[in-house]
Amino acid sequence: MPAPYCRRFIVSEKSAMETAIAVPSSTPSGLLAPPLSSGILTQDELKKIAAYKAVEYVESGMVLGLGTGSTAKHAVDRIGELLRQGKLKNIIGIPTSKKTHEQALSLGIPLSDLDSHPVLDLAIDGADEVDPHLNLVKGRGGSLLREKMVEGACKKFVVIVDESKLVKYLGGSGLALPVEIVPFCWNFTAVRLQNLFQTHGCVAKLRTSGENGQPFVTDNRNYIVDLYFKEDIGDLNVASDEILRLAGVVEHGMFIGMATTLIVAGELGITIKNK
Ligand SMILES: O=C(CO)[C@H](O)[C@H](O)COP(=O)(O)O
Repeated sequence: MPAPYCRRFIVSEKSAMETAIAVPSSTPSGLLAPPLSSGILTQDELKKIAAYKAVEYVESGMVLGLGTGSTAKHAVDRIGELLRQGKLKNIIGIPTSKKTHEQALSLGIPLSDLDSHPVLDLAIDGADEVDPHLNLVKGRGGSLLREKMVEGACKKFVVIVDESKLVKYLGGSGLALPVEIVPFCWNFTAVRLQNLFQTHGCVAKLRTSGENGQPFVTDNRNYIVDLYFKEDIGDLNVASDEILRLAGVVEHGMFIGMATTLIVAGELGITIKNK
């Protein structure tokens, strides 16, 4: 491999399910991975690499969905930086949470909302789990409702993760599938959610925050019930319909068939999957 590539990240691009072909990266927005000799990259460094790669999809004049979480934060920072440098112009951002709204404001990114911009060009966001079909679990950061509204309105939805987020099936990490519910009689709704998936060993837990165990409250003033499964829940569309049919449920964190591109940063480089 020629010397200059030794310090560059390797980018492999493939349509979903196809075999990767490793090729040296062109200049990905000037982002160079830390020297390979420096040893193992941290998870946050991998998140940043995926995020910077995704920002290469952004063009001047776009209306952009701005994701939430520690990975998306790097993408929003990078968009702000490119705007400041004049390398991007006339961007309009639609934030997916109050936190991202604050971050984007502090970076001087012009903002709007879905009422004014019901169709977005592109959204960039992280995920908690990604299955081989690019279905996602999102919402462990609590922003799943706004994320689903914004990302469902995008022509292109680029998901950015480090390789730890890849799973064989949704729920496969053993971590939560979040469901946003109304606070009214939350325990009633939590029990009904758990009963729906009893045969999959489901346990439903109200998400709390802080030391006093108060319910976590979303940007929409709702609660979140986290579902933990012992087994694969099978057909995601069936599971989705069953969850959404329960009165009291606002939205769930399965993003089925929404992602158009997945960018994964791992120790061996970047992998890009297109749908
Ligand atoms: O869905 C989300 C927030 O609701 C996040 O995108 C998801 O939790 C990933 O977060 P991170 O990038 O911090 O790992």
